[in-house]
Amino acid sequence: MFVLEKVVYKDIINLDYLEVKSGVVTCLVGESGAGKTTLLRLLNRMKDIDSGKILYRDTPIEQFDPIAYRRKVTMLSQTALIFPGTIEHNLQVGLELTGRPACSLAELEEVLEIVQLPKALSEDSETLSGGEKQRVALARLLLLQPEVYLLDEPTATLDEETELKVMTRFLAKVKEAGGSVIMITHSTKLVEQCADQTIMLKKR
Ligand SMILES: Nc1ncnc2c1ncn2[C@@H]1O[C@H](COP(=O)(O)OP(=O)(O)OP(=O)(O)O)[C@@H](O)[C@H]1O
Repeated sequence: MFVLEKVVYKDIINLDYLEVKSGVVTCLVGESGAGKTTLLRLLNRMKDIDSGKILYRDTPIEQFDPIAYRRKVTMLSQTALIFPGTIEHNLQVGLELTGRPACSLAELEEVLEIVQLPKALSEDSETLSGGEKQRVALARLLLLQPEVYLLDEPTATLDEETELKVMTRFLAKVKEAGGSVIMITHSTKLVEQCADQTIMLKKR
């Protein structure tokens, strides 16, 4: 799916060759400061490489229209972006901003159930805890159905047991729909249970 050849970005990333497979869960691991977030940003074209090549499905990523590309290859950052208003609004807003039709209440309830957030759609999002906000952001992303989910420590604020439950359901749903996931995590258990492929980045 992604092929990276001789990719250099500042003195942070220097990869000779890397291939990331389609339709699977790839965990990106490595010590703090190793460049994991930077690599996701390069894959998402939030930053451009200094030299080398990044191919997505055999096409150099700079050849895609950036907005269309980010709809296919979507990144969820470490801090959940929450808009003022209800959970329902926060779930629908992604679809609205990308010009897509709204989902039914039943579909919204289904995604909340997948991320294990037993809250009413009418509840105010701003009163949610950090971990609950992260789950709202994950549920919103699920509704957008990108081809590739780039997740930067999506459940880092959850306790280990909840993290495993949420991610097992979430990843199963993504795979069922044919999506691919590249996920940064510091949880060894999550890697053991969910990774089909693991990439270890080392500090330079
Ligand atoms: N735009 C930038 N310019 C210069 N240095 C940067 C830039 N962005 C990140 N860095 C540096 O690059 C290194 C890698 O940062 P990055 O956030 O990618 O690491 P990480 O592996 O995701 O770390 P963590 O696990 O702590 O989130 C860090 O030393 C950081 O300070």
